[in-house]
Amino acid sequence: MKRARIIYNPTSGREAFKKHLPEVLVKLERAGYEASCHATTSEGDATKAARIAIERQYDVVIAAGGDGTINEVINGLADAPVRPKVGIIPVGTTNDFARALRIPRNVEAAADIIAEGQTIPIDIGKMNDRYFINIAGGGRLTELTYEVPSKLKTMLGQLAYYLKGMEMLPSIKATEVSIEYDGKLFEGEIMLFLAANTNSVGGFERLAPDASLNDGMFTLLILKKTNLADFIRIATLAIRGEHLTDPNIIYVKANRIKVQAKERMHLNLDGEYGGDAPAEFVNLYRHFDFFVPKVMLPAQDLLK
Ligand SMILES: Nc1ncnc2c1ncn2[C@@H]1O[C@H](COP(=O)(O)OP(=O)(O)OP(=O)(O)O)[C@@H](O)[C@H]1O
Repeated sequence: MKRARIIYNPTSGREAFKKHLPEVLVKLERAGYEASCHATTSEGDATKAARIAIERQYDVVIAAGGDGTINEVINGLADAPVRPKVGIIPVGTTNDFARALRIPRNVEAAADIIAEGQTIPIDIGKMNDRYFINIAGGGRLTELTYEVPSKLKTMLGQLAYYLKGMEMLPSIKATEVSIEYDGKLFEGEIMLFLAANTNSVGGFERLAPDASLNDGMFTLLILKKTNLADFIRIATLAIRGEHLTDPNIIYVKANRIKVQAKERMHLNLDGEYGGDAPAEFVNLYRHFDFFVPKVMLPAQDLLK
């Protein structure tokens, strides 16, 4: 019998998951799984629970929570030579990764997708020795994501980022960096760089519009140093996805990116502080099989 392990964050979002747990277990049983669960107790616990799931050779691991929980679960699974299939039940405040996979925010509908059993292979990113699912980046502006208090995010959603961004704007400084990407080199001052694995970046779905989930490539976006007026103009264009051809922007695909900074540069992994530069980013081609809804399947699979 196949075995599934649910790792859920009981504090995620509005603590919505627990009351749906019995129905999720029933759906998994009906789909032929022997299912069990682990409620995370603190930061880092989902990673430990995922490592244990590897030791115990579960066929499927389900992360129920927000992007933070999925990131932790992936960090516990990614080193293993044989990895379980991964399911997602998005119940967090931010669910960018689930949005990229078109997994609905309804617990039962998300569980149905796992029960239906279709998966697709998906790339993940590795920065030094840590893994990320959505995006990594650096530059003063990317610190926005962890400077916005999570209560404010719950209340205001994307608006919270705009407000914090406006507050930070006058103090945003450029950083002098050298960025090597697939053998090419950029040297100079930048406002930020992003290595995106999906197109779902903090609700800005047009920031890296053609990011593919499984081509083995990051979408690398570098915004060079600009003055405030240009910055505001480009940010406004970015909301509509019209920033890609701006001369202040480098927008390319890359599998391997090396970043060095002349001064301290914080790095951001999936919206959390993830250490300082220097760093090397590697895209791990089709590292996991994720359960996805039928709309995500390639056309030839739909015809079978
Ligand atoms: N029992 C727990 N108590 C407090 N924090 C926990 C617990 N279990 C996990 N966490 C932490 O909560 C973090 C955020 O979780 P997650 O992303 O799933 O939810 P979220 O609702 O999107 O987050 P938030 O509202 O905090 O932005 C996780 O990265 C994890 O470190």
